[in-house]
Amino acid sequence: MLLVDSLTKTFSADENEVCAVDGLSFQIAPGEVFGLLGPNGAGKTTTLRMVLGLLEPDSGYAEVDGVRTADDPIAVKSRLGFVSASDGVYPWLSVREMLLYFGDLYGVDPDLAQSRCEELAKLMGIASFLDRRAGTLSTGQRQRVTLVRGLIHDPPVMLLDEPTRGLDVVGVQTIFEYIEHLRTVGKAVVVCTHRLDEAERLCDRFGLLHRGRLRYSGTMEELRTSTNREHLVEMFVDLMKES
Ligand SMILES: Nc1ncnc2c1ncn2[C@@H]1O[C@H](COP(=O)(O)OP(=O)(O)OP(=O)(O)O)[C@@H](O)[C@H]1O
Repeated sequence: MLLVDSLTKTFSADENEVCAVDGLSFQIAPGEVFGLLGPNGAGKTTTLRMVLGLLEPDSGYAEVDGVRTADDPIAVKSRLGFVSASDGVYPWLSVREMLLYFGDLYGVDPDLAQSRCEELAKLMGIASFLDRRAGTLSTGQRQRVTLVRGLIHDPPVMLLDEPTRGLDVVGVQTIFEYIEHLRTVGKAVVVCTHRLDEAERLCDRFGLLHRGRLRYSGTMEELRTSTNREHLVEMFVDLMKES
């Protein structure tokens, strides 16, 4: 489970202060897919960076599977899987070598990493190129490899940052199936995306961020009731008109 409680972060830039995340709280249960959504500059990346322990909050905390990021950032990293549109691969390693290398970084027993690698490779359709150099893969193949890499240490919580950016319809479908798999195996999942149509289909619950504050949260039905709007796009347009 992921718990975010009163997270706050202010940046100073050019003598101005920007409150990027302002008292943000939410929680995500195992098997639940939560869409953390917001226009450019809303505070999504800053939130993910604080959850991951890459950025220290001014106040508040994130707790991943019972461990607070500030108390034990290493233990938290081993409980988190992170998949981002800008993920790269190590071009000179084979896919298998890279996956096992990441397993090792996360402290996974080598035999267990090997069996997870085989199992996830079958699931995500990368078994036929496990022994190819990662640098020779197509964009779609690389995407599948990074999805498997995010799961090699079997983390209970997954963070997906713009997972469908730059992908064709087949790539997008792969992400949908991946998220369905994550839900089935009981991961708590955060998805940040600008594709509001996709978010509506993918997520069980939503948090709508604007200027660092959580303006609405809940299921699609709950959001419709609170905003009087049918779709996320319209809710967003209303929010942005307030600026
Ligand atoms: N290191 C930094 N120094 C100063 N300001 C920052 C820094 N990082 C983020 N910000 C500011 O904090 C605010 C939130 O940024 P953040 O990157 O979290 O938004 P976002 O929701 O991820 O946006 P996008 O959808 O455009 O990626 C923005 O105003 C941004 O300019």
